[in-house]
Amino acid sequence: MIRPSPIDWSTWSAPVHATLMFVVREGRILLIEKKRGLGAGKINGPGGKIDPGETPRECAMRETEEELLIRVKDPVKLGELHFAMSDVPDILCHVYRAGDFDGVPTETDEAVPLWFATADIPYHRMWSDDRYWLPVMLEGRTFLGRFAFTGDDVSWNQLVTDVEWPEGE
Ligand SMILES: Nc1[nH]c(=O)nc2c1ncn2[C@H]1C[C@H](O)[C@@H](COP(=O)(O)OP(=O)(O)OP(=O)(O)O)O1
Repeated sequence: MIRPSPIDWSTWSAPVHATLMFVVREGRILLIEKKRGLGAGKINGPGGKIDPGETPRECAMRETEEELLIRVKDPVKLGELHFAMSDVPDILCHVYRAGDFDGVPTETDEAVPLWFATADIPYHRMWSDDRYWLPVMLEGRTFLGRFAFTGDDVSWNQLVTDVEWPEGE
């Protein structure tokens, strides 16, 4: 049975806009253990909130540089995640993927860099929505994920794949 959505997504909008960046190279993915902010202690991609006047792509690159001291090359937007939260403000998150970077991933005040084989992603230490869309991201396909959370748990989800994002987004 398909459960009805607790959210009217046709009118949904988020007060927080954020980004995630995933570097995937030679069968490995570069993740972080996040040291502070929302999701501290969890494993995720680098990323954070979009600053005023900044594009999502600029934000994803800036946050990756701030958190890991690397400069990613030619990031491509693959996904959008719409998070209806129960205990913090809702979030719209743009997801980017890159295949290369300049610099050496380095621990900062915000993050510890961690490489994983793409066959060995530590979902049990990540946000509970990641297992739904990250495999699609790893395939290099585009997606739109909608998730309603109750606390830390996904209470409703929908994933649409092969979405066409506007050129250059
Ligand atoms: N359900 C979820 N699944 C996921 O994979 N990432 C999520 C998520 N909910 C939030 N995030 C990520 C997206 C974004 O990178 C980050 C937003 O968290 P914050 O608002 O705490 O931002 P940060 O503190 O990292 O950044 P700044 O405040 O901008 O420095 O958390």
